[in-house]
Amino acid sequence: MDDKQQVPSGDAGRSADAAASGSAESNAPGEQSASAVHTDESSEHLYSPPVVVDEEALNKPLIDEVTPDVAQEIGEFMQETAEQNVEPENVAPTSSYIAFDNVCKSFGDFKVLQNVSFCVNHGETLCILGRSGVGKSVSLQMLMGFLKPDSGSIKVAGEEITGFTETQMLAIRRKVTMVFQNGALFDSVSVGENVAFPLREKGELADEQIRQVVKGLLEMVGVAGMDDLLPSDLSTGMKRSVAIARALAAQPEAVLYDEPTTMVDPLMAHLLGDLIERLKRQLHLTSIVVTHDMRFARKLADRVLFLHEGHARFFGTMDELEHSEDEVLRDFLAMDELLYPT
Ligand SMILES: Nc1ncnc2c1ncn2[C@@H]1O[C@H](COP(=O)(O)OP(=O)(O)OP(=O)(O)O)[C@@H](O)[C@H]1O
Repeated sequence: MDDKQQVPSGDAGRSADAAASGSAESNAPGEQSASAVHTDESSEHLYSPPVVVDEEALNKPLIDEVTPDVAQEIGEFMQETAEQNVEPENVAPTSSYIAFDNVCKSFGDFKVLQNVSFCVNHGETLCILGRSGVGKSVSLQMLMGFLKPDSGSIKVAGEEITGFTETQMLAIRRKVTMVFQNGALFDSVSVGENVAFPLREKGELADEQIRQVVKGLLEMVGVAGMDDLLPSDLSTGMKRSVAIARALAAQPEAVLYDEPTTMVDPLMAHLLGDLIERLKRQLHLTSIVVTHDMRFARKLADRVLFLHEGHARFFGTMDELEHSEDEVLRDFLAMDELLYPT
């Protein structure tokens, strides 16, 4: 097994940070082609369809999407978020923002995760892949402190959270927010009030400022003018966009996305992918994206974690994944190609 491509699940002596430095050839965040539009057409890739990257669209400031009446307020708000988040190039390469180190989790006799290690650097996007039931969502829930590991260490926002109390976790959840599959919106209040919730909780802005920030956020994520609707009036994709707006209202350092493209049409999936990438680039957000969608992962991932039968079968770049000789990975990629031919 190529040590650089795969983090052996039983590799108890190897820390996630060491795993990070072991993958030093990974794409550094933001280290992508400067060309306006490029396609990755490397003929060596086993199952790699061309990934169209429209650099111009991805670098277009999100603030360009908002109407002039709210541009100043939301502009300052977004600027604050960007400045609070450390730019990836100013962080030591081995300093991870999120890390699992030999994490184990069982439910009864069922070992969901066994000695799983991985890490996510500041400003990086990690995509977690794997078949159904391998512990992808459980991993996110442990990062948020909703579930505790049986053993091992978990670092979030640079802090060891394993022994954290609920009160300590609340402080972590102000920095790291999660976008749930169903949006997890409050059903009984309007879309606008859902997005306003973190702003009201913080208590730093006046009502008119909150109104403007909410309007601006909804315009940026592509659901302009839906402030007064109820969540039940929205499609699944729209709910996810609103959930992203609500996450941004908390001015996070990191966002964890659980299956953002499940049950949305390809166009919506494309828009959500662009949005996640633009947020990463423009707000220096650290991100984890749990997905079944290989195209989505190809578009977003700086690094990939592949979970299989309780183990971290692979941790490395998408390029390394696609060149892997591991039969399990090759089967997964072949199955994806069969189900979603390019
Ligand atoms: N709170 C819980 N109590 C008991 N079992 C649980 C709990 N949460 C998750 N599980 C089990 O852990 C396993 C992993 O669940 P998880 O939701 O992480 O899967 P997943 O990889 O996200 O899969 P999917 O892609 O289908 O959502 C599943 O068998 C699930 O039933």
